[in-house]
Amino acid sequence: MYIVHIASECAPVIKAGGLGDVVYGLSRELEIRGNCVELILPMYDCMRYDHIWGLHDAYRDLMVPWYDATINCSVYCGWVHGRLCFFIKPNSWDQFFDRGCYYGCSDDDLRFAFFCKAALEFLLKSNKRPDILHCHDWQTGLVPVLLYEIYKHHGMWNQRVVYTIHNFKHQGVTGNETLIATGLKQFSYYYNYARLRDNFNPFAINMMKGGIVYSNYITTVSPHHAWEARHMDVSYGLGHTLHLHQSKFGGILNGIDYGVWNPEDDRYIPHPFGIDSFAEKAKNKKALRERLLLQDNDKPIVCFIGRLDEQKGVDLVHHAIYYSLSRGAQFVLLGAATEKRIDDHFRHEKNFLNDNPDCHLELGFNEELAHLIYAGADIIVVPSNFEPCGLTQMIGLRYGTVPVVRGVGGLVNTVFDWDYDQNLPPEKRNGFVFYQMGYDALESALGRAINLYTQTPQVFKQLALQGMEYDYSWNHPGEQYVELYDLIRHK
Ligand SMILES: Nc1ncnc2c1ncn2[C@@H]1O[C@H](COP(=O)(O)OP(=O)(O)O[C@H]2O[C@H](CO)[C@@H](O)[C@H](O)[C@H]2O)[C@@H](O)[C@H]1O
Repeated sequence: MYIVHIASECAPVIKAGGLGDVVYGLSRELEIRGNCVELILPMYDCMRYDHIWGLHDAYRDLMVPWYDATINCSVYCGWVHGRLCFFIKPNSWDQFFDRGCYYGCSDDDLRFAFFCKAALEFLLKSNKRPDILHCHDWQTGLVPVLLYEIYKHHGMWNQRVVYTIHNFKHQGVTGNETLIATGLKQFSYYYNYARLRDNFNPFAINMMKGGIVYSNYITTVSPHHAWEARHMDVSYGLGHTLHLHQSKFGGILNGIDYGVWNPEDDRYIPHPFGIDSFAEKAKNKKALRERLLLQDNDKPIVCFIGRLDEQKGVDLVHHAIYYSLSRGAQFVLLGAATEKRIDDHFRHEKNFLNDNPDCHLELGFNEELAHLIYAGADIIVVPSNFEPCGLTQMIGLRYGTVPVVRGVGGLVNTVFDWDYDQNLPPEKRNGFVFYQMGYDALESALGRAINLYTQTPQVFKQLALQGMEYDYSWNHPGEQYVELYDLIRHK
């Protein structure tokens, strides 16, 4: 099969969070399974060019219709750790992708609407006719809309679209400008509730809703989140749309790339280790302490790695720091805030805790340090408000770092409570789960983890090893995606 992913991120060249990991990891798995896979990405000025090999121009003077004129684009091509990527660079005064950031601009809706249009125009003009277009999140929601309403009539009638939603919170709610700019000019048609009209605001259109309505199949990133999205309020108003399109909606659990996340062969950790050489993990713990100037002692290290965003339960993250310290554990946090208010809060905490020999807060994005923390910590806390899948608990499991999670979304599908899971025998359990949003609930689960570490270290080690036995690679999800592609191709 010939599959093209169209996305706003691909790790490690463009990574703001888990979306980048998934686009890279799934593409790699699909290729291993014998498919021809290509990626179309924006050419941001701030991406990690050091992760691209053989960058060269692949298509000059791609004229992309935009409003009543065209924007000249160059398309560059290069390999990101083996994946063939096409990067779209518009040469216009808008400088859509030369902003020193991936997201967070006031015209993000137009930036990514343009990207959708340019990606399709590139496929059309370069005579690429993939069997499957796989789009991700709101940034590429307009791809199936434009394909069906415009590009189908130019000869792209045979392409099928899978649309994966990684996060319902950001939907690309926009207005007339986006329709006019992309050539979707019949307002009354697109503002119809059955098409793009936002479910809350009748005067706005919603790019993610467009992705849902027009795609051949929609997935979200875990079975439990697919259920939540339809039955609870975590789909931010799109529940009814998902209900209408339920026959083409399902959840496929993400994997993690076992080539990237492999404690036996990870270039960012000083001491490789595996199930049979678990003792080496302690050396990474020591290295982590040296790197972050933490005291070397008998305490467990509890960590948090993730975007500091309401989604991640920042108040519980904050509480976890002080609770861990009060229970005789150390705490390491690595996170970049998504809002100034949250950033200010954690900067204040960082200053306050600066001299504490048992705590380190690292504010910012640091891929290399993340690997060392996964390898060196004993416990990883993931107290999310909602979590479509969650990768950090799966990476933690791979590195023998026991997860303590809130039982929502994909966390329910991946972490099974050591004391209370009713469905699995003790030797299959791998972490600690709490359900309520209050501090007590977090404390009870984190407290059980810390107790197990300090009171029965051999049992804690056994639990860590059980977690390492789990297979959360892309192997199984890759198979499910291939089956899905086959299904929609032959419908
Ligand atoms: N400051 C930092 N420095 C270095 N690395 C950092 C970092 N902050 C985060 N990371 C890394 O980014 C990834 C984050 O994974 P998450 O599952 O938390 O994704 P996120 O919530 O962004 O994405 C959404 O998409 C993913 C993928 O579908 C879903 O799993 C998730 O539930 C959904 O919210 C991990 O690889 C983590 O190590």
